[in-house]
Amino acid sequence: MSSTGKVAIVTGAAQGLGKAFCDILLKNGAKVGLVDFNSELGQKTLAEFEQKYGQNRVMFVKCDVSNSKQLSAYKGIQCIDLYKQTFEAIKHKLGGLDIVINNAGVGGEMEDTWERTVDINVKGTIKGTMLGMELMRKDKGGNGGVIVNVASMAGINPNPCGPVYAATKSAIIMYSQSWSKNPELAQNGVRINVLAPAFADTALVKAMGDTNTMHAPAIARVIMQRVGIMTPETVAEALYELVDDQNKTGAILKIAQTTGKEYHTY
Ligand SMILES: NC(=O)C1=CN([C@@H]2O[C@H](COP(=O)(O)OP(=O)(O)OC[C@H]3O[C@@H](n4cnc5c(N)ncnc54)[C@H](O)[C@@H]3O)[C@@H](O)[C@H]2O)C=CC1
Ligand SMILES: CCCCCC(=O)/C=C/[C@H]1[C@H](O)CC(=O)[C@@H]1CCCCCCC(=O)O
Repeated sequence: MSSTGKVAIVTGAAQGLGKAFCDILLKNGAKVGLVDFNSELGQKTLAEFEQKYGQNRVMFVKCDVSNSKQLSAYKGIQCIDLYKQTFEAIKHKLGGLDIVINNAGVGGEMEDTWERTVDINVKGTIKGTMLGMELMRKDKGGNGGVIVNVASMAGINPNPCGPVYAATKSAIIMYSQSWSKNPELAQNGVRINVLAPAFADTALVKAMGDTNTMHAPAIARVIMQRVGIMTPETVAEALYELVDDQNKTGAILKIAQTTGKEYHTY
């Protein structure tokens, strides 16, 4: 089915899986708001998509999903919610909101990096889900829609290389599953699903040898040899299945190079 005329927001859209998710949504006719804290890369990716799909179907907003409340000097010092403003601005400019992909995520396990991992992966995804529900629920003036939260296979299988990373991805899975069991959400036309990929060829995986990112990278390399490495495009096809299939809510879709796609059940 096509997503012609639908409006999507993708966080962490400047590169890697997020960029591939934007591409498949644009290819299927959606308008896409790219969100990323890397402004330079975000603008570059925006230019690529404008060239490929035209100027009116895509926009970029710089936003750090882990830091929604920021001080603004506008009209005196006050706290503004930049994350909320970002979603609202995209909905306003692109003319609606139907699809939210909470994809922004990082690795980082050490004393000086683990809290950032929790802030971005957990708080960023929870807040993105809340904003998606707020702007898409029919009882709040929306038209319904779908949220896909990007976890990882490392949120299902114990992860000796990254206990913090694994915990954040498990949290994403259970947060999303919990909402999917609340009838209020379905009654208001919102579906919520989880994508749990194994390794894909992106900057995140290239940074895995960095000792600040994970423990025992040698173990990860062994696991990687066993499960293989996917292209971002392969992962994007799985993502699109969760977006497109109107019957899918509460689904957890695992995908790995060697084993392919499999729906996970508890
Ligand atoms: N690459 C892989 O093997 C796998 C990745 N994942 C997950 O997929 C998601 C995307 O990962 P990759 O594309 O591999 O990573 P990546 O590092 O290639 O891209 C992540 C993007 O998110 C952006 N970002 C990071 N923190 C942000 C923040 N606080 N606010 C806004 N933007 C932010 C970065 O600037 C970057 O553009 C992550 O949630 C990751 O945990 C899950 C399983 C496998
Ligand atoms: C098969 C698991 C694929 C995980 C892909 C992924 O999300 C990689 C992320 C790494 C991040 O940079 C920090 C980490 O700790 C992650 C590596 C996880 C590898 C162990 C997976 C456990 C298993 O499935 O047996």
